[in-house]
Amino acid sequence: MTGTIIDGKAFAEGLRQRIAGRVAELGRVHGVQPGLAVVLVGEDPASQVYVRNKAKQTVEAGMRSFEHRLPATTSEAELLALVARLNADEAVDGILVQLPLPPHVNAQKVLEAIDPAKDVDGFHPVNVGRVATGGGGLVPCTPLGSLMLIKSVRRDLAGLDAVVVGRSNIVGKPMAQLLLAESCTVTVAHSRTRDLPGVCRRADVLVAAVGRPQMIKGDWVKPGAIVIDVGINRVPAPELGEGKNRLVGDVAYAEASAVAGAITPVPGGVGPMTIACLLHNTLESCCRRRGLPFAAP
Ligand SMILES: Nc1nc(=O)c2c([nH]1)NC[C@@H]1CN(c3ccc(C(=O)N[C@@H](CCC(=O)O)C(=O)O)cc3)C=[N+]21
Repeated sequence: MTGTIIDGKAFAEGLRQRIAGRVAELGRVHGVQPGLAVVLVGEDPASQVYVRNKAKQTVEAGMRSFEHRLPATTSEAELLALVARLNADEAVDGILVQLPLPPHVNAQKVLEAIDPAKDVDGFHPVNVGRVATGGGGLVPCTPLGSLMLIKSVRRDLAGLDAVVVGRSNIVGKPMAQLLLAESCTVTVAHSRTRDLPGVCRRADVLVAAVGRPQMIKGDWVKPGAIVIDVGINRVPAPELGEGKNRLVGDVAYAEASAVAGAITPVPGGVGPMTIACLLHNTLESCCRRRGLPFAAP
C-alpha cells in the first residue's frame, strides 16, 4: 500500500492563480494594487534565494514587491525606523521581516513594531491572540498552508486525533490552534515528550515540525494517517557528487509513505504553500485595510 502524495506544488500554483484573479479584479473595480514589503538583514545565501522567489511570485500575482536588503551590521534602531516607515506607507499592505535576525537585534521587539494589520506572517501578539481566541487574525503562512493541504484530503476534521510535533511560535503553536478550531483533539509533542513514537502512532493527522532530518519513522505512523511534513533540512548527498546536498523533511518519507493514507513530500509539499499563503495574507490585508470584502481565494 502506498499513501496518496499530496502535491503542495500544484495546490500552491492553483492558489496563486486564484489570488492573481482577485488581484486583477481589485485593480479593475477599485483601482487598488496590493503591495508586499520584504526586509532581509544580512547576506545568508539560502535566505537570499528564498527572498528572490517570493519577490518573483509576488509580481507574478500582480502585486507590488518592495525589497529592503540591509547589511548584517544594521542596528535595531535602524530596523525599527524602517518598520515605522513601512507601517506609514499606504502602498504597503504586507510587511515580512525575514527571520532569523542577527543576534544583536531583538527580533520580538521588531515583530511587535509591525502594524498588526500589515503583519502577513501573523507573528504579532495581536494576531497570535486573535487566532487563539477564534479568528479574525492573520494566520501564520506555514500552518495556514498545512491546514489547506490537510483539508484537501479530508474536509471534516472534527473528532480526529491530531499530533503536532514541535512547539515553535512560527509553526507548532499556531498549527495546534488551527487544528483545535477544526475540532480535532490536539496533542503538542516536543523534545521532552515521553514515548514520542507511541504518541505519534495515535495520530489521525500528524504534523512534523521539529527541524530534525527524517526523525519520524515509518512505524511511528498510524496506518491511513494524514502526514504533513513541515521540515526543510539540507543534508549531505555524496551520492549526487562531492559536496552536494539534498532537501529532506522531518519524516522518513520512504517508510512513512508506505503506511500513511496521504503524505506531503519534501520538496514540493508545504514549502510552496508557505509562499502562496504569504500572497493570500497580503491580499487579505489589502482588502481589510480598505474595508473591502475578503473571501478566501
Ligand atoms: N519572517 C519569516 N517568514 C517566513 O515564512 C520564513 C522566514 N521568515 N525565514 C525563512 C523561512 C523559510 N521559509 C521557506 C518557505 C518556502 C520554502 C520552499 O518553497 N521550499 C521548496 C524548496 C525550495 C528549494 O528547493 O530550496 C519546497 O519545499 O518545495 C522554503 C523555505 C519561509 N521562512
